[in-house]
Parts: sequence; C-alpha cells; structure tokens
Amino acid sequence: MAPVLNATNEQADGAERMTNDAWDLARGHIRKDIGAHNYTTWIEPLSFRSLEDGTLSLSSPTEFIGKWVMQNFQDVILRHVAGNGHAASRLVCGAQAHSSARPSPRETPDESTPRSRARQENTLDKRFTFDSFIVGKSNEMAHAAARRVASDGTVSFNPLFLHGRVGLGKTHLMQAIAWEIQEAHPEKRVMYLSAEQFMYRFVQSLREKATMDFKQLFRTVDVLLVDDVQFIAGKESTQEEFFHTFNALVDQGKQVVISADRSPADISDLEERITSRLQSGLVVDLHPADYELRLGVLQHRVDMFAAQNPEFQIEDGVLEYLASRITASIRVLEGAVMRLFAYADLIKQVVTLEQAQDALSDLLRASEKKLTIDEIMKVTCEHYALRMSDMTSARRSRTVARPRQMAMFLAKRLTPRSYPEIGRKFGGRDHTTVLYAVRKIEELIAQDTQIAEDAQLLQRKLEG
Ligand SMILES: Nc1ncnc2c1ncn2[C@@H]1O[C@H](COP(=O)(O)OP(=O)(O)OP(=O)(O)O)[C@@H](O)[C@H]1O
Repeated sequence: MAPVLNATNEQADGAERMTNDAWDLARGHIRKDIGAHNYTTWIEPLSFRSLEDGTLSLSSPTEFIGKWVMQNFQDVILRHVAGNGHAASRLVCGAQAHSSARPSPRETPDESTPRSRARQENTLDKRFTFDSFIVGKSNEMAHAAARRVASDGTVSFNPLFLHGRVGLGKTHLMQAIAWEIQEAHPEKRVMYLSAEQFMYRFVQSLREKATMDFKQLFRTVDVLLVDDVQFIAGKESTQEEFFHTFNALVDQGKQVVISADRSPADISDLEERITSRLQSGLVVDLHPADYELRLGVLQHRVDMFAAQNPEFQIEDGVLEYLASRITASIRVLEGAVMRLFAYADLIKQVVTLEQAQDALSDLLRASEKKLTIDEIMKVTCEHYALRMSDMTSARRSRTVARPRQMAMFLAKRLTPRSYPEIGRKFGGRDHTTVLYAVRKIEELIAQDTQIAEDAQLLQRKLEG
C-alpha cells in the first residue's frame, strides 16, 4: 500500500547527500511556514552539520535554543528537508549536535503499532491538535465545523472549506482534523498536503509516466485535506487533476477539507466549475483574532513554557499588554512570546513590561497605534452621549460613573499606561479607583451582555 500520510517518502528514497545549500533551500520554506520573527529567533542561528542515516544534525548557539527548536520546530524542519528530497526522519539540534547521535530507546518509535506507523509516515505537526487550539469568537464557527468533520462517522458537508488571512489557524485546524481521525480510525487513509505538494507530485508523476499511480493514490484515500488551494490558481493542468480527484472523492462520499487565504469566489484564475464545487459544501472563514483570543493564545503558550521551565516568571499585565498591542496575526503573536522566552532564558529574572517592550520593540513599533487616553475618553463619550468633562468630573451618578469606568478599563487594556498615570488623566483620581474600575468592568463583562457588547464595540472602534 502506498504511504498515505507522507507526501515525501518516494522522493526521500532517492535522497542525494544533503549540503549546506540544500539546508538553505529548506530554510526558505521553513521561514514561510513559521514567520519571519520565529525564523530570526530560532532557525537563523542554526547551522547545518550533517544528514546521515535519516538523522539531520544542526548546531545551535546554546543548548536552550537547540532544545526549543527540537520541541517546537522538529516537524516543520523535517517536513521541508524531506520535501526537498532528503530522507530525514529525526532531528538532533544542540550546541554539541553531532550526526552520530542515535535515538535513545525511549525515543525510538515502536514500529509495531498502527499509531506509531502513522506517526512515522506522516508530515503532520505534533503541535497542531484540537487540544492546543484556543477557541474564541473569531474562530468558533471554523472550530466547530472542524470538530464535526473530525468526529462524524457520516459526511455532513463536503467539502469543508476554511479560509482566512495568513497565520490565523487554518493549517492548525486542518492538521487537528487529520490527527483526530487518524487517532480514532487508524485504518482510515487520511492524507494532508499543501496544494503546492499536490502539484509537485502531479508533475513528478507526469515526468515519470506514473499518472495512474498518482490517481490511484489520491482517489483511494478516505479523507483528503488540501492546504492553501489558492496556489493552484492559474495552473491549468494541476487544476484539472485536482478537480477530477476532488469529484471522485466527493462522489464516493469521502470527506474533503480545503483551505485558502480567501473565499472560493475571491480566488481569481480558478475555473468556474471548480469554484462552484468548492462552494458546494460548507464555507467558513476565520476572522482576525480578537483581544480575548490573542490573550488566550499567549496564556496557553506561557503555561506550556512555564510547565517546562519552572523558574520562568512574567510580571502581571505583560501578556495583556502584548495581546492589546500585537494584533497582526496569531503567528506573529506566537513569534513574540517565543522571543520573550528566549529573552527570559538569557536574563534569568522576572520579565517586566519594560523588558518585554525592549525585547519586542520592532514588533511593537510595527503595530504601534499610538492610542492615547484622550482618544479613549472621546470615543467612549461619543458612544454614551456624554461630554468630555464627565470623564474628569466628580459626578458619581451611574450614567456617568459606568462609562468613566469603561474608559479607564479601556485605557488599561489598550495603552501601556500604569494605574496611577490613568488615575491622573481621569481628573486626578487615585490608582485604587482605576484598579476598582478595571475589576468592576471585567466582572460586568462576564455577567452583563450589554456591557460586554459595549466593551467589544469600543475596543474595535479604537483599534480599527
Ligand atoms: N486558535 C489558535 N490557538 C492556538 N494556536 C493558534 C491558533 N490559531 C493559530 N495558531 C497558531 O498560529 C500559528 C499559525 O497558524 P497556521 O499555520 O494554522 O495559520 P494559517 O492560517 O494556516 O496561515 P497560512 O495561511 O500562512 O498558512 C501556528 O503556530 C498555530 O498553531
């Protein structure tokens, strides 16, 4: 039986010796996958040592970086090295990394179980599971649909089409589906690959006059997940083949999951018949992450890191600050928090707001909104039909006090100002008043939908 989860095994069989140049090529792909910031922090400092007997050996400037790379980027590195036609199934990375290192018995996969066979063959990233996917308003629909596809015995919507801007979790969700189905049904043939890999394999099969094998391989899977389908726009023969594969599977009632950076209708240079088939199931978009989701992702990352590095400590408020300032994508946010970990490892002290600002200054500058407390007061007053003077006055009636508390809450959340600084701007109030206001609004957001909506609307206006 042909390997199902591995888009690269055949290429790997004929592996030539890997060189520095080949590592450079793989690095380019890795950079695209993990983003520029992660790349600069973790991958750029590595140098290629050797690739022998399937073990890729890289050296890193410190043990910490080596360990972190192994824990977080092993899959993506191996995938791209293997994608360039080199047999690589294991990574060794450290200050002393050496090609002769062998897996310890604990690390050696038990080849007797279907589960470990699936793991050995696959190109999935171990981190991309439902467990590690944080759900918020912006992605709850996509998450629910993905869960349904992963858990349903029957096919409810075919295809499931996930779309959204870069770095918002499409690949993560697709791989989570693949993991889940593979886990629950080891007998099922689940294939995950990018549209680029699909094209590569198709072209290879043409070159090797093995198109029948190609068709056989793709048309006998139970679940097919194709990432970044916008890639095949304008590529006629690949589109044609994709269309036939897609139809054959859907007609047999096999689940297909597709992702793209935009909706089917917005992908230009896609044949009309393909667009309409892509729209024939469920089309769900992942919206840009809101503040709560951003904070959730940061918190999750920190908890994971702290579990392995008990000495790691971060000052209260730093994550909230980062979540409010770094809005580009979850990938960028992850890059930021990982950089913070590397920084914490160097200084070996509690990470303060000032240090975080220093370590991430380029990222923060890029997303600088320069939001002032005056602006926050102004937008809040407009929303509640109040005067600016109400923000600083001593009036305590609820119609004025509540919006004022809301403005204080937003000032804390959306600016780097401290409690005393905010107090001074709001008519010279004490920092404890600001602290109380922030807590009060947080409490009300959890209980009162009107307040929750107000907070969200105001935040969106201010951040937009
Ligand atoms: N809701 C989430 N919870 C936890 N991590 C997330 C979430 N969304 C995205 N991520 C993380 O952000 C990073 C980027 O996500 P992913 O690669 O899935 O994005 P994508 O939408 O496929 O982007 P692209 O279009 O560039 O391929 C990954 O490391 C992923 O784990």
